[in-house]
Amino acid sequence: MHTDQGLYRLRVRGGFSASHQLLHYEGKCERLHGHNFRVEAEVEGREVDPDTGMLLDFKVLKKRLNAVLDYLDHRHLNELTPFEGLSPSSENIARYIFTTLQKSMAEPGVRLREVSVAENEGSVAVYREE
Ligand SMILES: Nc1nc2c(c(=O)[nH]1)N=C([C@H](O)[C@H](O)COP(=O)(O)OP(=O)(O)OP(=O)(O)O)CN2
Ligand SMILES: [Zn+2]
Repeated sequence: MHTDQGLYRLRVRGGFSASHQLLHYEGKCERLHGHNFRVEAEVEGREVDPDTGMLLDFKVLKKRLNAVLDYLDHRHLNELTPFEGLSPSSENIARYIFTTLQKSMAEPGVRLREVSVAENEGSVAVYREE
């Protein structure tokens, strides 16, 4: 392992298409509508494998993220158990993805830093646990 003062961050992108209705929201978004949600997940760590030069294989991280997103894809989010009684806002979606993805992070020294969810190019919610 190569350790130094530096910090490595890896970010992978994914996406899913889903419908939702915001709860306790006065406006058009309380009505049924959908988005092609764009998702990014970022991990960080200080040590790269000396042979591969990698903190974590992008492919591995993408596969794990996609496994989480598959559950949300082509669904009406309000009907899913994680959003029972909870408004499926980008913030709550980001937290759900973060906590679910975190469970699949097994490598010591590699930590999930944040997950972002974008409903469109100009609106992004980021969730992280300090
Ligand atoms: N903090 C948050 N604000 C809003 C959320 C959210 O999840 N977190 N969600 C919505 C709605 O989902 C809505 O679909 C998005 O609305 P809007 O930004 O207005 O997007 P449009 O593409 O419809 O953009 P227009 O500018 O109205 O064309 C709202 N807010
Ligand atoms: Zn919406």
